[in-house]
Amino acid sequence: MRSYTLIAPAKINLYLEIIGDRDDGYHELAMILQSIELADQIEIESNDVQLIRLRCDSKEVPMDRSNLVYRAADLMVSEFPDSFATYGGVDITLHKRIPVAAGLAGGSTDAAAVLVGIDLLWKLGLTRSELEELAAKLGSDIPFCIGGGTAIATGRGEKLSELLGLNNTYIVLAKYRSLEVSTPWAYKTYRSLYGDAYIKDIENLTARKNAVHSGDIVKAISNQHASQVAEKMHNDLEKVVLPEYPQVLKLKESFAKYDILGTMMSGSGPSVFALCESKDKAEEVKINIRNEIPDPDLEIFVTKLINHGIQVVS
Ligand SMILES: C[C@](O)(CO)[C@H](O)COP(=O)(O)OP(=O)(O)OC[C@H]1O[C@@H](n2ccc(N)nc2=O)[C@H](O)[C@@H]1O
Ligand SMILES: Nc1ncnc2c1ncn2[C@@H]1O[C@H](COP(=O)(O)OP(=O)(O)OP(=O)(O)O)[C@@H](O)[C@H]1O
Repeated sequence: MRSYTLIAPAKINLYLEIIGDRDDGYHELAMILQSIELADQIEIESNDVQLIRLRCDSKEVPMDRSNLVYRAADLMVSEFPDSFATYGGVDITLHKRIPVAAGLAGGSTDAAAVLVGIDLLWKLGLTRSELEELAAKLGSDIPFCIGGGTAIATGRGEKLSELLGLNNTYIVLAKYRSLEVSTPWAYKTYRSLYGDAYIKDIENLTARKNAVHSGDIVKAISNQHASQVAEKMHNDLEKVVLPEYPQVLKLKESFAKYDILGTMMSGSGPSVFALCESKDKAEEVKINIRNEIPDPDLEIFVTKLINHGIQVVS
């Protein structure tokens, strides 16, 4: 039976601005999303038992139908029932490397890989925008994970506009294993604390939505100016996560002591990353942070900004 191996990279948020409420209960956002080399690996192959089956080497991810891998496969079955009948079921093996519930879109990128993998297995020939449309039915970060790289994301996060990202830029990424932040909690808390300040006036809302397009950080990215990018990084969700999780704030303060370009929490956290000017510098910062915080609960990675999303490697 034909099988495929796919690489599913994590993402960080270089910029996350909450612009307002939406009628669907979500928030209107202006973000800059960035793929990183840290990735899960997914093997996917047909079976002849008409079942979707999942194996995973991590105890931290749910193995029931709430796993985004199942949800993505179930979506493909319901969208393409004839192909499911023709090609049979799908066995999926997930090698989990991306920390779970970390603000790194770990589940989202797995789901994106399953959409791409089943498209290949069932010879559907879906276009990138058709895959992104399916992805948006599963979650806000998933459309970006298909093509990845560097992109401005607006709407719920599903409206994408690609950018040429920074070349040769490294980050140090740190996350306490035992700390998980719920994304719905982060948005709900932000809304209850800052909701009154949302701009309701539609003209201003449009102006603010467009602001990120001409914003300084976009210019800094186009100019390949990593230190200016670091200066302009922003994440509104820090306002709710940092006061609730003092360890995350401390981690940012620790990073700031060393020779980094800038530090920020990714997405709804609790991962924190520091942009560095070289791989050597990033390795040095990793050692410094490890010496300062010897706690084995803290995982630290050196990884690189990359210009792609899901990749089929065999
Ligand atoms: C925090 C980020 O990861 C930043 O990239 C994303 O905004 C969240 O993306 P995600 O996890 O794919 O989000 P979803 O699975 O679509 O939604 C999870 C929950 O986050 C909240 N949510 C998400 C996106 C958005 N634009 N507004 C929201 O309020 C909602 O409470 C939703 O129930
Ligand atoms: N394949 C998966 N990998 C990891 N978590 C998954 C997966 N499928 C479902 N989940 C559930 O999703 C929750 C969020 O995990 P995930 O790693 O996707 O978070 P995240 O990186 O914060 O996501 P995002 O940045 O998109 O908000 C976990 O607590 C877990 O229960």
